[in-house]
This record gives sequence, structure tokens and C-alpha cells, in this order.
Amino acid sequence: MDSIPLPAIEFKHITKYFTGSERQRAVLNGITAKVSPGKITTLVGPSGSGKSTLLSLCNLLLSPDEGEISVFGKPVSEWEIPELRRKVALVFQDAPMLQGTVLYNLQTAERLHGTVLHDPSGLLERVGLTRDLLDQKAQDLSGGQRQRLALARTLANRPDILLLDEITSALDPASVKEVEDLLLQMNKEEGTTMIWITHHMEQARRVGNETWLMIDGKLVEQADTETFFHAPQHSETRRFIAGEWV
Ligand SMILES: Nc1ncnc2c1ncn2[C@@H]1O[C@H](COP(=O)(O)OP(=O)(O)OP(=O)(O)O)[C@@H](O)[C@H]1O
Repeated sequence: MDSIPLPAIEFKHITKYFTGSERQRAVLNGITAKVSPGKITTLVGPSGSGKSTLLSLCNLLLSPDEGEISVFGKPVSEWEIPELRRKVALVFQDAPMLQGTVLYNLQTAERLHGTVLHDPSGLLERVGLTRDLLDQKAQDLSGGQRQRLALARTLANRPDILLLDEITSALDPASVKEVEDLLLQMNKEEGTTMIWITHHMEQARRVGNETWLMIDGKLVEQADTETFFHAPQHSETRRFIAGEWV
């Protein structure tokens, strides 16, 4: 009998409150879901629906107020934080660069985790940057180049799970396609699990194996991407896909 693979990430009844000017409100409200290992899960939803907050809980940048998150079957609270963050890497749009050269930025994982970066040029080339950039100041790179460097810096850690928060939203269409291809290749060749937040429905259709819709801190729909776009269960999903959600 085939054994069921352990979820890469499991959310169990997750609730997170933030205190606004008037009152405390639930930004995440009872989220229960499993992220399939080796798959790309695309997370979509209106602005402010809680997508980034959900990702920030996975490597303990934030903690839930209620519920539990497990990574490969172990609650995040039981992980050593450096080990958790090596395995579960979060890449933001406009990730800040460290002052110094491109090489110095690539060596971040060496300094943090004591790992050795054997092939910085190869790592750059993997994200479509040329090795002659190694000695340039990271801050002088273009927006697209910085986003690729942020990805390369993260890949130096060889994470098992990549959490990608709108990483292509500032890129030109050709660069978007290159970054998508790179991530699809990593997913295929190395089995890297990914959760990808995007506001672009075409990108969600192209990239994800599964698509989740969040609205007002709730997970409204979770389905394989084909079903999500062609036969969603919920009227909110149909309205969201049609661009009617305000
Ligand atoms: N540190 C914080 N303190 C208080 N409120 C916060 C904090 N971080 C986020 N929020 C609020 O939580 C809600 C969800 O924010 P979050 O960034 O997770 O949404 P999102 O779906 O990722 O939005 P977007 O698509 O615009 O990036 C928002 O209303 C936001 O203002």
C-alpha cells in the first residue's frame, strides 16, 4: 500500500490577530490546509486578505495566536530557528540588498549558517546573471537584477521550501518569464516545494499545481489549478477570477 506523503507544511486552525487603531481583528481566521510536497501552490486573493501574513508564519517571522503550523511533520515551535529558515526560505518583492558586492550578498548564507558557497558564478548564472557582476556593488543593480540576486542568495541555502511573495511584480515581461522558468525547473529537477503569491491570474494559471484563494483571512477555495479556474466550488472564486471582487 502506498504511504501518504507528509505535507511540506500543514496549517491547523490558524488564527492571527493584529491590533488596529480601533480594535483587534483577525487577519487570519481559522486557516486549515496542507501544502503538498514537491508541488507549487499559488496563493491569490484581494489586497489585505492575509496572504503575506500566512507566509510569514511558516518560518517564524510571525507566530500564530491560535493553532499550529508543522513543517515536514514537526511543529515550527520545535524547530531551531536557523535550521527552519534554512529549509523554509522567504523571498519578498524588493528584498533589501546588503551594502557590499554581489559576491558579499551571495555569501550571506555562509556567514549565517557556516555553509560553504562553492560556486558563486554558477549560482549567478542559474538566475540569469553573468559572473562579471560578482564584484559590482549590489545596490547599483537594476530592479530586475536585484530580484534575481535575492533569489540566488536564497538558493545558496538549498532550501526545501520556497515562499515567494510577489517576486515578479516589478519585473519586465521577459524577466518574469525567465524567473518563472527558473522556478519551474527547480521544482522539476530538485523537487523544491513552493508557495507563490501573485496578483496575476495568468501567472497563477501558468505556474501553480494547486491554487488557493484567500478572502478576509479565510481560505475560501483550495483546488488543483485546472479545477480552480474551470470548475471552482464557490461563488466568491468565480467572482474573483472574473475580476468582480472589490
Ligand atoms: N504588523 C502588522 N500590524 C498590524 N496590521 C498588519 C501588520 N501586518 C499586516 N497587517 C494587516 O493585516 C492585513 C493582511 O495583510 P497582508 O500583508 O498579509 O495581506 P496580503 O493579502 O498579503 O496583501 P497584499 O496583496 O496587498 O500584499 C492587512 O489589513 C494589513 O494591514
